[in-house]
Amino acid sequence: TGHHWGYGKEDGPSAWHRQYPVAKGNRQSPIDIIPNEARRDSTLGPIFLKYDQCRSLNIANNGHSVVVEFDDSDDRSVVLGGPLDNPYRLKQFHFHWGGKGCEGSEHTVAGVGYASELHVVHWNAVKYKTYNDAAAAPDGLAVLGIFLELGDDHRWLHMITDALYMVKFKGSATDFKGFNPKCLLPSSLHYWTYLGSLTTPPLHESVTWIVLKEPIVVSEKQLGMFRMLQFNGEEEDQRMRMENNFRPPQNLKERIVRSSN
Ligand SMILES: CCc1cc2c(cc1OS(N)(=O)=O)CC[C@@H]1[C@@H]2CC[C@]2(C)[C@@H](O)CC[C@@H]12
Ligand SMILES: [Zn+2]
Repeated sequence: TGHHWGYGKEDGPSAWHRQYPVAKGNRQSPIDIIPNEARRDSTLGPIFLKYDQCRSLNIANNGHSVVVEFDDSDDRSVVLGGPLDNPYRLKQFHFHWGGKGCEGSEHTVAGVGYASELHVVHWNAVKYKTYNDAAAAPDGLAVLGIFLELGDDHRWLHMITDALYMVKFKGSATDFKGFNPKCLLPSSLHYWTYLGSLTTPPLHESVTWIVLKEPIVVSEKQLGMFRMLQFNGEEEDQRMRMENNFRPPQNLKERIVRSSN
């Protein structure tokens, strides 16, 4: 059904605007964050992540990334505070990464990228009935962006990388219970925040981005496991390794980035 988007030469980020004109909009993501130009805002309080009652459901390969989904049928796990006017419900998390030894994050900091970026996705269930409605609304989503830099093994990431062989191909999914994303957070919750968008089509301008300043550390071996995933389905002839699934920084336009204290 229609031409599908991807991260290749013909169907990648530079071509998305043809089918999704909002790609050239006024609040697109990701962006290059310039710390010296971010506005320290004393009205910006800390964020709180209430994940203790979270219930992970499954891990899946959607042909663009690997996603862990949560039970979002009540307010059991939410993010609140910071730039947010009300609690936003935890929905899923997924990653973006590069090729071996290359950058792979979506946001960059003063022009420098990280090896990977984790997106922890929440939606405004106070104002919107469904996730899909929220995902199309200007204040519908709150996404926590966490940078991954290369170093020693991450002590908990193996819980995810051990499951990746089960979701090698697009369209595959498997049970993934009892995982709490709290174990993927850095020690500091200091952040930058700005109004942006989904970083993949349909590129809806519906995301309040909260990008943590402190990266987490994972090993090249662990990150390399993500590259065993494939963009293609099991039945497709063309085998395409899942890597470089990131959109480059977009124009800041009339936006400012605020910094927590
Ligand atoms: C924020 C995480 C997220 C949500 C969605 C996408 C991509 C996303 O990752 S990202 N990197 O944060 O932008 C692309 C598909 C989108 C989905 C939000 C809900 C939809 C818009 C559906 O209604 C139809 C297509 C869906
Ligand atoms: Zn993402």
